[in-house]
Amino acid sequence: MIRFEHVTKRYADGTTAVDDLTFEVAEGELVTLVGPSGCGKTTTMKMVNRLIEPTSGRILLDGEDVSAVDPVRLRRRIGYVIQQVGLFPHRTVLDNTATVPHLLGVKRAKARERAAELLDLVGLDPSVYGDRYPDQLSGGQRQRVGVARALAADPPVLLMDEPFGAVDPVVRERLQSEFLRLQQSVRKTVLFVTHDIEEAVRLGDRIAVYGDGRIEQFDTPSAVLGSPANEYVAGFVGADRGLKRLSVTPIEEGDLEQPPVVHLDDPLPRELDARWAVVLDGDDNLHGWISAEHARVRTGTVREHARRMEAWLPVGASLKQAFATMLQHDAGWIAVVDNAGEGRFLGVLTPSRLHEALRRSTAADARDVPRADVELETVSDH
Ligand SMILES: Nc1ncnc2c1ncn2[C@@H]1O[C@H](COP(=O)(O)OP(=O)(O)OP(=O)(O)O)[C@@H](O)[C@H]1O
Repeated sequence: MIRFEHVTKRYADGTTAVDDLTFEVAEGELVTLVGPSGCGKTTTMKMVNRLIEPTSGRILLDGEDVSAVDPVRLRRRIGYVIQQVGLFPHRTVLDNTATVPHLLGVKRAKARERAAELLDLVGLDPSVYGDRYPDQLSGGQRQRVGVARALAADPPVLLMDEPFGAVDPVVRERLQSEFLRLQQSVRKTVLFVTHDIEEAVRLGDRIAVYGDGRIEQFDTPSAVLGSPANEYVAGFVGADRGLKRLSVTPIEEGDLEQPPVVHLDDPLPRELDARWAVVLDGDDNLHGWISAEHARVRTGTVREHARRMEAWLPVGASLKQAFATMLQHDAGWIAVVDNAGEGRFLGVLTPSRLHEALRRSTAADARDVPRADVELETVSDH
């Protein structure tokens, strides 16, 4: 979808911002460009929508050389979100979002209707926020309007330059989750610039790790963490890359243990093979848990003695979420449910299974790294 072919950008003062860059972003893929300040990320991005022209090489968008496309026409196909969102201060949130489609000739009423849908999509209720002005919003809300506005013309490509850079870490994490959810439904081709490796790892289908004007490694988050291509990348992703890996490794069904299970209307079990059992309702959905000791000495049905299960997650959630959930609820294990429907119980994740899952993920990517090193790194890091 976006293809860089031997692209170099040398500024008038002789600075080489980008040096012989070749890479490709597939349709519907989210690629994060990550690296320290001044390494050429923004320059790379701005060459796609021709805010900056390359010195040599070419950039193809859907097979078409962008240098041959009229910049105005080009930018209609490319949404652009930047850190200082640049909303029009004297226009309402709804009008800000509707501006681009309106400029493109969509009737005003239709553009506003579409804008309201988009605000909803980014988590802003249009009936609450639509009539506000930008200075009546929080930083995080303004960023959401920025995203909604970039999506308004339904461009196939989105360029995002540190879009969540100006908000505090908590809001930032929430915006990232929302954006990931949004991206699952809109599937845009996205180039996303950040200097934050955590953000790059969390959002990217693939990551381009920049050194000075060059890409040092271009691969999946998991591979970059598991097999850094060189010392520079290893240093950039950090000594805690084993920990970071937690956030990119999903819980899979194969990671789960099957504990004893009882149903709500069963009589209390006298003997259990474990210190506790998981309690399910009639549809095999997760209800709670019961301790073996408790069950042995009481009478009645499971329903009367079951405790609510707070520590649970859907399958596919990250190992980091699993670890955080264990800590939050001081739980020795967490229940894992189907991520569709009512939450059919699938099994439990214990700390040792979590560790195994982490090792599985590490081993899968440890193509060029001696296994002993990888294991040491993983074990010592968590
Ligand atoms: N107009 C310009 N003229 C000269 N040099 C420039 C110009 N714009 C950027 N540069 C230089 O090009 C290099 C790359 O800049 P760029 O903005 O692409 O980096 P970046 O990775 O996006 O950095 P940051 O994370 O700080 O935004 C830097 O050394 C910068 O000083």
